[in-house]
Amino acid sequence: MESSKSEILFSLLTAFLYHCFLSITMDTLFPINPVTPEGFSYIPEFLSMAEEEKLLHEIKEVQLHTFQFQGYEAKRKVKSFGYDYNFNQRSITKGEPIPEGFDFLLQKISDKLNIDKERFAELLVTEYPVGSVINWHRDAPPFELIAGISLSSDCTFRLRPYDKEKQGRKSIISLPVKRRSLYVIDGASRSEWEHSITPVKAVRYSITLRTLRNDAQH
Ligand SMILES: O=C(O)CCC(=O)C(=O)O
Ligand SMILES: [Fe+2]
Repeated sequence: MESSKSEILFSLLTAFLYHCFLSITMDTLFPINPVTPEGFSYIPEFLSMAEEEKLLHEIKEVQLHTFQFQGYEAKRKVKSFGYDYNFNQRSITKGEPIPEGFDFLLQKISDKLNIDKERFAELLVTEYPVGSVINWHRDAPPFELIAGISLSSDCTFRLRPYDKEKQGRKSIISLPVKRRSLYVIDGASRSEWEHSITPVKAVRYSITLRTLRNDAQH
């Protein structure tokens, strides 16, 4: 009798300690919900594998060119459809229409975000060769909401306050952004934060959709 009582006590204690161990390691090793700025959202597995395939197939048809900014050539390659922002002239111009093959994606994202699909004024395709990055930036002022799709490989997406006085190593939020996911940058994460991507380990493609601000000149 005595021994079964102590056995019960012992198993209760073991279960309790195991529970403590799990909650500590889960909290520290696997942050399930990293705190992100207001307006930022992340949806893993937004696309099926078949949809990812379809988009990669569509991207093969796109003529990409290296991104140039004020005489500096980045390693990543891009192609913009719809309204494009010219960094040198600091204005937007209407370019080629968004190819129909991307239509299902625009529909799927606008359904998810509950916005009219016609509001997506730009679709940008980007290819990141191994080791390439996108440096800290805020997207061009005429654009409002940004929706980002990741294809082919995962990346580390970072956010930090735009205000230099609020910046520091501790203010950087690093998020694992997986292939086939969707992220949305709106609200404060759009206006008060900037973002970047660390060197990619395998070739990555992204599709960035942007809406125009109501007061944008076009
Ligand atoms: O590749 C991405 O997901 C980010 C692209 C981006 O930030 C941009 O083009 O402004
Ligand atoms: Fe961006």
